[in-house]
Amino acid sequence: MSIHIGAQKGDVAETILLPGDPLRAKWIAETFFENPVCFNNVRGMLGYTGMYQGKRVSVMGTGMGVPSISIYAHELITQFGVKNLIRVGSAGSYQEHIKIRDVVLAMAASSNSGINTLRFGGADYAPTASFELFQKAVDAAKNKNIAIKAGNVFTSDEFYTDDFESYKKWSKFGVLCVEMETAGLYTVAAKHNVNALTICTISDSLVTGEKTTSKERETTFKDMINIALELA
Ligand SMILES: Nc1nc(Cl)c2ncn([C@@H]3O[C@H](CO)[C@@H](O)[C@H]3O)c2n1
Repeated sequence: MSIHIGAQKGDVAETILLPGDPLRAKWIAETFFENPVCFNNVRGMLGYTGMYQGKRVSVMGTGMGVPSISIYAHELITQFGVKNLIRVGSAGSYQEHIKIRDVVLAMAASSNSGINTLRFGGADYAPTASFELFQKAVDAAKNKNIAIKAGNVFTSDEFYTDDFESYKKWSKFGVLCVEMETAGLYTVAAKHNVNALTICTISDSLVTGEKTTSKERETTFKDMINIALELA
């Protein structure tokens, strides 16, 4: 039992999928796992462990933002022995060629979060994906004939920004999309020498203003989950 996860050591698999929304974790467990068992409902942050094609795997919500995912990642790694943390989430496109429903692998994460600025005394730390998980994800996507894109993503501390045009600077420097967790996840994983990867599905575009419906989010989400589960 940790402060925020009401489970026993051994209840969580070495590989865990991490959607932001706990109800998405429930949907993944019920849709893809054999014999899913719920190991956490503290604060409603549902977590499940089950079998997928003979492999033991877990899934748990993280909430939104760097502070929330950092708490869960820290406890999953240090108190439940998780070695592979795979964020599966939605993101907003910053590029014309990054379309709604595209699947994007985060090679690295830029951020406006102050956590690493404080931690590294103003020097720029570069939160980076696990090469092992990244390579496996690229291979899995190829084997499944799922198109993917990969690059730098932006982890923002805000969803409702005062300066809507601010994304254009990040876009000019090649950032593919915006979300709110990856920089935190990659930093905590690196601190504890374990593997992390973010796989995003583009749910909206700041370039075109397009948004997917919640139904579209659910169906397009499957490609991302099918790739993530191959990493177990
Ligand atoms: N800032 C921000 N902006 C856009 Cl356009 C987003 N599209 C999806 N997300 C993700 O979805 C949640 C916000 O709806 C966050 O967890 C974030 O990671 C986004 N977060």
